[in-house]
Amino acid sequence: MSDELIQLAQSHLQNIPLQVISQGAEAIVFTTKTHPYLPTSKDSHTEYIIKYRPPKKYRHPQLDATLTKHRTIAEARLLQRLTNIPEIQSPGLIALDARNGIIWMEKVGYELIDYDDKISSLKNWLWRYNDNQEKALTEEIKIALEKVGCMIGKAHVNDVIHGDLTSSNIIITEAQEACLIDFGLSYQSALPEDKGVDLYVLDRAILSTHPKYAEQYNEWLMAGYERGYGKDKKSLIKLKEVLKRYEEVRLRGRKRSMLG
Ligand SMILES: Nc1ncnc2c1ncn2[C@@H]1O[C@H](COP(=O)(O)OP(=O)(O)OP(=O)(O)O)[C@@H](O)[C@H]1O
Repeated sequence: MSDELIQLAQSHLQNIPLQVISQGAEAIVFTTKTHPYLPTSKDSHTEYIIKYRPPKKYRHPQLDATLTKHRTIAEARLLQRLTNIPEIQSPGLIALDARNGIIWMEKVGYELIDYDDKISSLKNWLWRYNDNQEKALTEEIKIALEKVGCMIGKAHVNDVIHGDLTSSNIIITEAQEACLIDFGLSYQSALPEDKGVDLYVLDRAILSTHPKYAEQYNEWLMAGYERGYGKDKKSLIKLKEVLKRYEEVRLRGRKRSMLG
């Protein structure tokens, strides 16, 4: 099945060498050294990401084509919008083929040489130290998590809801800055409830992926988040409203899990 989908992607991207790096429910993600418009120098190490949403056979073909096109455009539009908000790091949009569900973007992050050359997602970056409490709770980790939280705060100030805040969708760059990826479920909203739910998704993701240190990690993330909101009176009022909603969502979640 996946070979078939890779061939389909290749048919839309002829003569472009593709290497699969991930296959999720929604998309196949490739790396390539080829830029759609610029010449490729033989010794260039620059890589790009191609995210391909293949047709879903379980959907009506016409509906599927419309959904794929809309989701691809929505993600690309958001990536483009984020390039105008310097406080939120995200991959730059390079090219778009909405009809075929293809987005070409910058590759962010690096390979963790001390962790099987895996990509420097926050998940992998933190997991390197999972078995070593001393290393898992250093000042370096605290600073990085505060930066991540701060950037999410900036996204919310700009009414950008990520929609899938997991530690796999946050990349740590070589300069130890945070960068967000995967805007497939993202949308614009000024509602504190939507921001509260976004924070709750992150809280749960940290708890399930980094259970040993989740309490401390979430505390550092939230300290950064509050900083990201700014200190003026208006921002503090908005922040208070979001935090109130976040607490309410957490409480609802706790009640649900107690009721089974
Ligand atoms: N711009 C990027 N730079 C570096 N790596 C990326 C980039 N975009 C995606 N990836 C890699 O590909 C993986 C899958 O990408 P993404 O989350 O956007 O696709 P997805 O189909 O929504 O995935 P899933 O269904 O697993 O959430 C990411 O976890 C990351 O490892």
